[in-house]
Amino acid sequence: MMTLYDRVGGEAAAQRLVHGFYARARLDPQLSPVFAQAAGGDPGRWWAQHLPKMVRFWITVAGGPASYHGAPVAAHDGLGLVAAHFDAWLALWAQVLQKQLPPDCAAELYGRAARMRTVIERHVAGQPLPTPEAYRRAEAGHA
Ligand code: HEM
Repeated sequence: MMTLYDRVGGEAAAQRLVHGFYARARLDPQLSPVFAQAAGGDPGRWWAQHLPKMVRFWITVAGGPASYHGAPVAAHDGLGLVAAHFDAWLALWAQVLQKQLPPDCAAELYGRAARMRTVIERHVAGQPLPTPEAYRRAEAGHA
């Protein structure tokens, strides 16, 4: 049985997706200040670490070689994220997915990000983790 990673086109496709997404996210009016703050005084160096990490994250999530080991939820603490940031993030993600991938793969990767959004958003707001129903609603929501 092929993994989602195989179906999207493996490592090269993951690189294209992540780089395409962050090229836009870095310029987005809502998201760019958050990245600028996180990147601090040396954005070149920060992005040179962040992009490969995000490629490893999405490869792992899609069922490819498990090369990401981190704390993806807690990483969003202290960034001042509110609903509008997550809306902007997911809207860009949907755009890039639709441009680069067949609809079934795009929908699956959108659903994974939408579920993560629910978890991260509740975590940064100090709310309890979502119920299984909330996951399903988030996943069914879009794409
Ligand atoms: C909605 C779904 C989202 C997903 C799936 C996601 C995923 C991730 C992952 C996997 C990491 C790496 C964590 C680590 O260091 O190991 C990360 C870090 C980060 N994310 Fe997100 N994220 C989301 C939303 C957002 C939003 C809305 C923003 C706003 C700009 C954002 C900004 C950041 C920043 C700045 C970091 C780096 C934090 C640091 O290292 O200091 N993320 N994200």
